Amino acid sequence: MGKPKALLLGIIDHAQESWNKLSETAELMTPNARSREEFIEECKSGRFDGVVAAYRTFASFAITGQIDKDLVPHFPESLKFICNNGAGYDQVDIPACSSRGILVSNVPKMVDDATADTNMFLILGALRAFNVSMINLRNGSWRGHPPPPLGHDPQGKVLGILGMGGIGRNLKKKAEAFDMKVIYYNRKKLSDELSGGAEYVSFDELLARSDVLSLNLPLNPHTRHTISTKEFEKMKMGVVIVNTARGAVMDEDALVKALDSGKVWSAGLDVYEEEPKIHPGLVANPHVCLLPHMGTWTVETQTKMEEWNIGNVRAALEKGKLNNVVPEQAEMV
Ligand SMILES: O=CC(=O)O
Repeated sequence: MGKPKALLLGIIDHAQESWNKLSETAELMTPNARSREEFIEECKSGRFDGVVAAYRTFASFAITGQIDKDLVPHFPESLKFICNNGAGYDQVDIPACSSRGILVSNVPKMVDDATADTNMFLILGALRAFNVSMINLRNGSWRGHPPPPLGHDPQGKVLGILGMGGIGRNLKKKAEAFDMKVIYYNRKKLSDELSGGAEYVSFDELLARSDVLSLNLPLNPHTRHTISTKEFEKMKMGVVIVNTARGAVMDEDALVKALDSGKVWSAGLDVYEEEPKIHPGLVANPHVCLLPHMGTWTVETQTKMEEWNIGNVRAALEKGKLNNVVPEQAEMV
């Protein structure tokens, strides 16, 4: 029998050496396909037969599209592990994988600092409305005419964290260094040790009390449009919204309307419903700080993420298991 195969969907930028080293135990392959149709044809051709584990990146979506119930049946019978290089795995339909006995890992923890840093940058940028002045300055008009609005200090403001996972908890610590008061809502109340003493409140209370609302929950079929018109109505006038999670946890159309009405004073966004498209109402609003999904975009974090994901491919090939699986599959291991 030949070596097992590992399939690379996407590109490894920093941990190439670790990936290449896997060739001692596995045959490493990449798809020739450049579209979902071609990828399905390639699956059908049998070229991937013998692939045990796939390493996938966010960007490989451009080739495979969503790893969903239409695609999963085309995978070779041999495929048992999908290693997703990212904390968020909304591009992978977990029930579809589970029903085929495919285990999925993600990259938790390593993303927390860089994403929470980005989150903090957006909180400060949005509170201070810095984007307005950054635009004026680059347009050669110093502070602009009329001058930019006065911003708001983070000190003493209530930061509501929706989703108190690794990133939410990391953000809590960082926000407290800016003297923000942190409250949170999570499906489950955390132990005091995990929450660091942040106050646990109901979802409605979070909406009603937050001066800044930070979205740190994963995107899945249950969390789509968690924040929409009805939720904006429950918020304070002049609230600031920050999202580094996934665009679709918030209804972008409703956000634009809430910004236009003044209900939302400003927003800081790293993620969008239909990346790389951005709602024109967001682009047009200088109060909105926009980043092109850069939460983990640092050399150090990208390297750690790739190494973790390769570690999972290695564990799959050598031990027939993953070092971590997504929470939905915890019962399967
Ligand atoms: O968006 C980045 C990630 O999910 O890690």
